[in-house]
Amino acid sequence: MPKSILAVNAGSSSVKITFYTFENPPRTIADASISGITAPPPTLKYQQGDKKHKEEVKEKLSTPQDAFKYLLQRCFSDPDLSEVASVDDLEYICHRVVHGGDYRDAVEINDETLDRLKGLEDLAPLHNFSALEIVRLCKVELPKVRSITFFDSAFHQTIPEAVRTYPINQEIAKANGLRKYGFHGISYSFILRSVAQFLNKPTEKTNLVVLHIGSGASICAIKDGKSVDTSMGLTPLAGLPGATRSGSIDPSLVFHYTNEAGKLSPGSTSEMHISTAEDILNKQSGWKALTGTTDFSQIAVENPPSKAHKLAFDIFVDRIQGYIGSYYVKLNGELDGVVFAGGIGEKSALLRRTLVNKCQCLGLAIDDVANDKGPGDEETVKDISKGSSKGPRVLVCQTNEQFEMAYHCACSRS
Ligand SMILES: Nc1ncnc2c1ncn2[C@@H]1O[C@H](COP(=O)(O)OP(=O)(O)O)[C@@H](O)[C@H]1O
Ligand SMILES: CC(=O)OP(=O)(O)O
Ligand SMILES: [Mg+2]
Repeated sequence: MPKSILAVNAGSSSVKITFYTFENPPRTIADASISGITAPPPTLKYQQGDKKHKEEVKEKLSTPQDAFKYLLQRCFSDPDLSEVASVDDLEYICHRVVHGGDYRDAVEINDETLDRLKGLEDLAPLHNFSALEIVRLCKVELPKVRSITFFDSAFHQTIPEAVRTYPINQEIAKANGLRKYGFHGISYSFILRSVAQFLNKPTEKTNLVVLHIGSGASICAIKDGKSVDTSMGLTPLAGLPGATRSGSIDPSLVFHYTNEAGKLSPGSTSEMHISTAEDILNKQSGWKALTGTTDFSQIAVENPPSKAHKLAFDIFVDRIQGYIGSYYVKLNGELDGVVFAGGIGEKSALLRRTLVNKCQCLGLAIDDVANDKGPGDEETVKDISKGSSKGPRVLVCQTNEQFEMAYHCACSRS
């Protein structure tokens, strides 16, 4: 039987895995995810062809590694999933790693690369730790399968020096790798290719402002197919707020918040040294701090249940509007489209309408019917611009980080 590719997308609260055929382009065999690891009980979603299934998981899965092991076992033991019945059916495992430091491309895991990636853990302990734990687990438990790591930051290596440099002592900045890296790049790469194809333009002539807004949210300015700016920075904390993240704040706020801020957080472990300030701004802020929920679908509603919900919505709109204005100017007004993606961007018609209406001065206009309907299951890109609009297109793209990794793996290795 032909071998397959397994793509793994491990986040702090969810793990998504997808099996693909090892061909160009890859075809999806099955898709499974566990969400709610940090807010138990975890939920399993499973899809194979038309067969869809959702259930609460009874077992205790307290880490992304536990969730990954559980998912793998579930898939291998499914009698209907004969294409991937055991580890022998796998050729490659593709792992999404958020922080790739100076890496420009994906890398195959061996002792040397794993050691280099270990060095990056300190730069992004909250984001890289879980993914690398899964990489290490695969190396031990599935030693015959080759692991490739794909980095969120790689897409942004084209950001110009003046944009990526923080105005601090440059010797210290260089010695410690302190610069803007940017994230969600695997998703931006998928969106750029899909949207360019949809617009019938070569990627290298495509200019876009793309919003990847899910529980982590960022925005990217793409000029001639290259990232020229993005809202996240040294870590995924900078820029837009998210489910539990503050986004950009005055850095001095940290010193006034609590005098414990500089100490190690209670959540810190021997492998993962995080300060109380990092913990608070990454895990105890954003929608959760404002409203008590991390679920934006409870916030983006016509009649919000509280003033706090309305405020959270307005803050998000305000911050995104600021970036759209800034990136429109950076792209000299020459953009083909504004693209909404990520869980919120793909599903919240209210957020899209509110934002586009606030950006009318840039020529953006929305078709309310198309916007309310959103993209169909099989529709990767949908145009929701008003038919008469002469301005940049307003588009929704159903992004797919797992596919992007499998696609590049199959293109370069088959
Ligand atoms: N209909 C909706 N309206 C607004 N937000 C939604 C809707 N459906 C899902 N979301 C939000 O999308 C977010 C998850 O996005 P996703 O990109 O899948 O997450 P992650 O960042 O974990 O990969 C959650 O905050 C969820 O509440
Ligand atoms: C980089 C990042 O914030 O990722 P996620 O949105 O998956 O949390
Ligand atoms: Mg995500």
